[in-house]
Amino acid sequence: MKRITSNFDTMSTLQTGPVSPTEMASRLPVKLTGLVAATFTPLTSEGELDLSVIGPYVDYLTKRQGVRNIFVNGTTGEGMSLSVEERKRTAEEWCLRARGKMDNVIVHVGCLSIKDSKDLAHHAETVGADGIGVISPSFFKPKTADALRSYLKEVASAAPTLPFYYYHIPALTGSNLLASDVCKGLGALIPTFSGVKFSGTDLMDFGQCVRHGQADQALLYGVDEQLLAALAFGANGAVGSLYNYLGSHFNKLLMAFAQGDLVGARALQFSVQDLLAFASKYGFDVALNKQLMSDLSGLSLGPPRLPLVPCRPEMAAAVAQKYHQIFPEPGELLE
Ligand SMILES: CC(=O)N[C@H](C=O)[C@@H](O)[C@H](O)[C@H](O)CO
Ligand SMILES: CC(=O)C(=O)O
Repeated sequence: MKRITSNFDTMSTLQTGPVSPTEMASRLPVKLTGLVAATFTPLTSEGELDLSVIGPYVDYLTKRQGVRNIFVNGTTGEGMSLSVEERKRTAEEWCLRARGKMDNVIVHVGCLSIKDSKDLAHHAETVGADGIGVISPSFFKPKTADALRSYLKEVASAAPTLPFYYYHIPALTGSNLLASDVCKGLGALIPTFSGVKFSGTDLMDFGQCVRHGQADQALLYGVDEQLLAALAFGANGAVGSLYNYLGSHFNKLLMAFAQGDLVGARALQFSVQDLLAFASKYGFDVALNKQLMSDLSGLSLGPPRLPLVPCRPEMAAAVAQKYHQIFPEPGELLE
């Protein structure tokens, strides 16, 4: 398999020619760029944590997918369905197993109780995470951007040394606040504010986050099937579930975009869309996605947890078959 060294950093070099990642780092101190896989949480068939899968999972992502960043205990990881204690144990194991292998482990610490979130944020700091992400509370929803900013500030203050990412996922939190409003002035309020993980389809709102964000902030897009559009708007990274098994192909998409090959980038993005359009007919959700990842990677990730219900195995098998049909060859790996 061909190895490439470029990543999102090359995108800013379209006019200036190749620049090494180290040089880029000194110019644009964005800590988190490139692909970030939102990991599934491995469970036993009885529904308990199966931490033994985490080491092999890290190796699968780095060696087979060329993915060197992870976002754990988020939507894909069913973080909101795990107990605080379970979230601590998984976060700790991911940090331990990723050490020396991954560039960034971002731990999602959003909860309904701010005390739990602060507890998890502090814990993430003590176990050596590289950053924390937080969603808006979804039961009592903050009514104003100000209220949400106050909440985020207090959670971030529990991990004063860790980069803080606001995780915008309106379809699941039910929040109707624009991410660009929430992020306005967040840097002044939260010294560790490092960027936004934008899992929404409102590209104008995303564009406004880019337009009014600081140069050193990560603009991470989270709707994998339309990443190319966000790249055009200035995304410098991507967090999503599809990078678990399509990382190497998305690396190719990033390369194509960086080289100005929009036709090539579009072909890859449309292939991903074809797979998702097929999977949608089976009701693609985290449960099906998790089974699909088990099938494609050979890792035993186990069932989802209630209220999610396991998908019928033949559904995931049909999607896996379609995956192999659309992507018969592996994509590109980063060094
Ligand atoms: C709702 C959800 O899970 N969103 C993920 C990230 O935020 C995405 O990575 C999607 O899983 C992916 O784009 C497929 O729709
Ligand atoms: C997909 C994503 O970003 C998450 O699992 O939180």
